[in-house]
Amino acid sequence: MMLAGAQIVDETSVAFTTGNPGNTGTAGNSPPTYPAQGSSREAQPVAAAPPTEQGLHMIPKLDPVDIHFSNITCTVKLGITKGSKQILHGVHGRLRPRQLVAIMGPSGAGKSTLLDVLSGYRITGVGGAVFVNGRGRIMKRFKRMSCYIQQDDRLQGLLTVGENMKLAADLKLSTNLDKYEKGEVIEDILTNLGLYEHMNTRGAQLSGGQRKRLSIALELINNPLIMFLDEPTTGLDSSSCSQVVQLCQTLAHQGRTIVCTVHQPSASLFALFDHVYVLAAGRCMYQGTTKNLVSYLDQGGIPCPLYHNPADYIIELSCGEYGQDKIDLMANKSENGRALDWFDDFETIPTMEGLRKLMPLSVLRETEPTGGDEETSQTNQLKVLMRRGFMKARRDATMTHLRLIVNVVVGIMLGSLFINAGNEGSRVLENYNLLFAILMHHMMSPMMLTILTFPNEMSILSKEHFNRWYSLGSYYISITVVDLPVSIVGCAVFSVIVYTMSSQPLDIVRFCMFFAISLYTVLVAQSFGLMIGAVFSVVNGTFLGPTLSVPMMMFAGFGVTLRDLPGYLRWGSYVSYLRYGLEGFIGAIYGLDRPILDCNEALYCHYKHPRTFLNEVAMSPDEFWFDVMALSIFVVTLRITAFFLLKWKLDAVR
Ligand SMILES: Nc1ncnc2c1ncn2[C@@H]1O[C@H](COP(=O)(O)OP(=O)(O)OP(=O)(O)O)[C@@H](O)[C@H]1O
Repeated sequence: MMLAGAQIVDETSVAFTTGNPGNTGTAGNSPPTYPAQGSSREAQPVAAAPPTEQGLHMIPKLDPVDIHFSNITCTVKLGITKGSKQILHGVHGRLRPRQLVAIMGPSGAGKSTLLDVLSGYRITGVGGAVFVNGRGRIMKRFKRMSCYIQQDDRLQGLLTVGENMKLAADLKLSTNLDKYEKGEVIEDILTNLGLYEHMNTRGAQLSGGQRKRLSIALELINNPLIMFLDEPTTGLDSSSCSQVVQLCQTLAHQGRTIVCTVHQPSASLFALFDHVYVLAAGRCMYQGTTKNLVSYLDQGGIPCPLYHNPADYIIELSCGEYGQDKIDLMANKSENGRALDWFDDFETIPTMEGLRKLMPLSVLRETEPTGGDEETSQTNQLKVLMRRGFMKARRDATMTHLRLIVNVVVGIMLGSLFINAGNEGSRVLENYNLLFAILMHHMMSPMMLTILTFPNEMSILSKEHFNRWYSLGSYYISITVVDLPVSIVGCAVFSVIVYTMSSQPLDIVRFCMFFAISLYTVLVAQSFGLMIGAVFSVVNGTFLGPTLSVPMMMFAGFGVTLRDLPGYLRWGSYVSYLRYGLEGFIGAIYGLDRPILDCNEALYCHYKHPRTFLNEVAMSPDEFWFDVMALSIFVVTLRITAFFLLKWKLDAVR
């Protein structure tokens, strides 16, 4: 029987071969490592790993790491008048290699915050130090060996599992690997994570557990040594929970350090973790092996009642259900995470000095990362991101299909409402209204679509960018390029419909001018939407977008002519891009020495001579190129500003 995934080689270029894993190249920055026959790697303990009970062929290339964190504090500012709040109170801890570590604690204890700090995601308001193998953490090196999987699965819902994996492999694996070698890596991961059969299922259609496993699969592609997972079991049924945790256990026992936050695990789930780190109100209550927890509680004089899940009991203690004194007792007993007495063989745990001796600097030199922050070049990132963007655009019901439909429908509606208004001298004011309505359409729909959809993209961008899939520059150029064809087609379709139905002058030059102004307006509005979407949430953006557009309309010269604007408000007409749009439209329709208009529908046509109308609205028909230049400056300035806002926002959330 052929598996579903095997049929999508052409569609996604994922190659599935039964070739020898040993063929996998090792060139490039960090290709996955397959153990050669008889290699010392085979001696490493590999636990039984559901769902396949084998574990990945891909084991970490680097030696396991020992992480030590000391006196970690984290303070957040609550606002100008509310002061600040300390979330973590100088906690210490040790994350031993090949261990699956659970960070547990009641809601609000600071678990996610600690994970954010340990993964390097949170940097603002953080104090203390993190050591890797006995030396201070160097963030660039640490990010190369770690990944962070946040709680909300940030996946490309429009792409299938296979496509998601293929694109991630193209971004995260060396370009020296060919598609067969990358295919082997993908096949190995998906098979072991029980996702191979769902190769052709779109991300949005996966179940919660499958989405979680896909999130892990995507990060496993470049074979990280340390994985941080925020609440990987939240929202899953007990079977999916234990599948995910068993998978994490297998990955840990292959030589990785895996740290997860968990809420309140069942006894069986709890037993799957090697180590547990319990937090309460930002202080450490216990740190040690899972099985030593009961004796720790016994020694502390707070024994776990018989038939009680120790995980539940320590959470109850940490919540303060048995009194604040118990919390203080545990924090003192664990020395806020400094004590290692409840680790297995704690006497043999190497000191910082011992770790440095085990891993001398000369050894580190050999593994020194070279090149940029990402695995592949900017050109490759751009190429892959554009491919991904076009795949998504083809399937995107909102950003592509709905947008095109709206252009057709609104075009027909406006065309019918202002039918034949373009040539008629008695309907010049109507035609002027039509031109303004067209501007409104070109302003509102791209701006609102961007404001509504970008925040979701932003969360995926934040995850992928933090995990070094690509640079912000490559991402930004790719979204700009990918959207251009849709904007051009939508605008062209709309322009043809409305231009012909309203009987504007049938002159190719005038039409091109009309189309150019339309497209520029769309691009400016979209960039404006991007600026808002990059910084604000959907709710705030939906309020701010139209609100900030009102002054643009007022200063466009439509209601109050540019001549009648009070001197102290004249600046407004220079910063309103709609003014240049309206002036450009006027230039296209009534400029170029347009002859006298027809006067078939009335006895008297006040605006029979276009000059009369132009004088009245105080607009020059000869400013077309100036308007184009002004709109170009708007596009470039807003795009650049949106880029820096995006960059700022990505850093600010950390
Ligand atoms: N940026 C912030 N501003 C204000 N308070 C914050 C901020 N981030 C976290 N907190 C507060 O810090 C505390 C710890 O938050 P954190 O998300 O780390 O808890 P948690 O243990 O992961 O909780 P849960 O299990 O419910 O997710 C909470 O009281 C939370 O409200």
